[in-house]
Amino acid sequence: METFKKLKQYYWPYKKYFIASIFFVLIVTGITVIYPMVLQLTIDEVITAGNYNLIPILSIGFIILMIIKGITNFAQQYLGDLFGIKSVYLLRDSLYKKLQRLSFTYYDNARTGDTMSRLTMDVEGFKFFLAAGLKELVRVVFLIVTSLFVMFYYSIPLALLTMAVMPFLIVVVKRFDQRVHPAFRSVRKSLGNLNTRIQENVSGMNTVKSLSKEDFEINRFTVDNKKYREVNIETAGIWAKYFPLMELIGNIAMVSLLIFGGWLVIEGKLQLGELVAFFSLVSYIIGPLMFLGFIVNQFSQAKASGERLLEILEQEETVTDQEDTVKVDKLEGHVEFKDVTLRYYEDDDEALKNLNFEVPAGKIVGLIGATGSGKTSITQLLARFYQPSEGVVYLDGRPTTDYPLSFIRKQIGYVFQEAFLFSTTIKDNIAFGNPHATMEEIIEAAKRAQAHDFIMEMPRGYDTMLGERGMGLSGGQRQRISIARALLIDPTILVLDDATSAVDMETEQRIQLALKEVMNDRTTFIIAHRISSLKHADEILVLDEGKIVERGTHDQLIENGGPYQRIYEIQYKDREAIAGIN
Ligand SMILES: Nc1ncnc2c1ncn2[C@@H]1O[C@H](COP(=O)(O)OP(=O)(O)OP(=O)(O)O)[C@@H](O)[C@H]1O
Repeated sequence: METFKKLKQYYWPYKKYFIASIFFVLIVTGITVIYPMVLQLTIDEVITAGNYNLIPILSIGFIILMIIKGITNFAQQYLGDLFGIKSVYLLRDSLYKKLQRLSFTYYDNARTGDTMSRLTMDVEGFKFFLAAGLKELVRVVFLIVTSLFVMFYYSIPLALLTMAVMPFLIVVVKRFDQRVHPAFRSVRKSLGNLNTRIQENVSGMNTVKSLSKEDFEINRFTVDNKKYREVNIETAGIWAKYFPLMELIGNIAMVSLLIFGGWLVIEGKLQLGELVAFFSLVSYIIGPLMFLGFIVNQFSQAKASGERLLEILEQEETVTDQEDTVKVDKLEGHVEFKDVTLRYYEDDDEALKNLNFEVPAGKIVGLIGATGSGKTSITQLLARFYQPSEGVVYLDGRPTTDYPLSFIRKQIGYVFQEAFLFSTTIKDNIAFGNPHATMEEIIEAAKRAQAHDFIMEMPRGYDTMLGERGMGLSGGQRQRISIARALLIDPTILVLDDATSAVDMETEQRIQLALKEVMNDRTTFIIAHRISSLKHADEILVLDEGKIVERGTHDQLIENGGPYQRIYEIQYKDREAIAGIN
């Protein structure tokens, strides 16, 4: 119940639909119980007593009851569905919004396929219970209670005999729930794994094929697929065992009633019509009691799904706006790191160790160092993708936490090495951060990023549709679209994280020349492995294992006798060697 209580805020706003549908359910159920009573009257008061003149009235009564039942059935069904559909809309919407707010730390561990299956299958599972299960539960309970009332009215001994069977049925239903709930959790989890496997395989198809790992992937998938099959078979087994058992108990109850009830009629203690009505009522109870298993099953599935949805909804949002953020129109671009240490996880090694540096507004900083030395980590702290474990990052003299998150993220333009493009037009991809940009502005940004020419060569130019991973474009072309996208938000701080690694030297030089003008009044961080990409920087920070080991301009560093000079010499020697070959 805890799960449903926690999720109440998503379905309770629509309680009016639920309450209305329950109202109609009660009417339908009431009519259902009246049927056997009319039957009893027909047999005992009309047929046996020979009052045939009552037949037309009874028939009309029956027809009116059926019409009312038909209309109320429609109403309860439709309103129940509305309740489920509207609640689940809100739930799905909230889940998606939550996903947008969760920090990078969550996504570092989240698996796409699993998240997808939570947002689709689990949400649907929950909906099914809200739309049908919950209402059915009320119907069944009401039906059983009212039927029992009528049964006691007809014959107390027979009603007591019927009730004697109930504890057996309840025990079976309870045991069923205990077994089927974990089984459904496993089914959901296993489906999540399967989806993750498929999604990773499709996304990483290049790697799979280039390493000829198709068979390996097939085997891995087969293992997960088998697991999914097994958990489904196990669940089906629980179902298959349960229903015949329920039916057996129900049939034993019916036969006992027939023997005992028949004897009561023979003894003249019960009328024939009452026995017939009693039998109809018992079948109304036994059916729903067995159906209770189905509802319990739905309930279990919904509970399992609800738990998985809550795992997302209750995730802590580690990076949020503090209460009193300052309102500024635009940043100037002054950056300062003061005693900044970063650990991605509490007991993890330090990715950045006690960093101190300052960048005046409008200056260009180059970051260079071995892979894993902390270059990206520095830039990710600027826009609060992660929080420093110790120390403070200042923007224009204020801690980054003083500003609203959305503000600083609009002020900082990132171009990542892995440029992600959405499956829409090139134009929309460039305008992603600034959907109000005019076509002229989009073209201008593309020109600066050296992307305009190749875009114009495409059959539909800026309206060319891209595939999920920018299909049809080379790595360098994707990077240039991504640069145009960053330029279009007119950021105060620009971060180029290995942003030109996939373009050739000549294009890079052209991009740099164009960017020079763009970078004029912006603070720019350039992360690069090629010295040629950052030698124009006002200051270059050389990183090693999370520490700044050297800093200065290119001219100072090439004579410093440190790691920068070594990198320079390696890259320079390469060029000489190549020149020698020529
Ligand atoms: N999301 C993360 N979760 C945990 N550890 C991380 C994460 N991102 C980076 N790290 C670790 O932090 C350290 C610094 O990584 P970072 O990506 O900043 O290096 P980098 O210098 O940019 O490397 P590269 O040149 O390969 O991009 C590395 O040891 C890396 O394993």
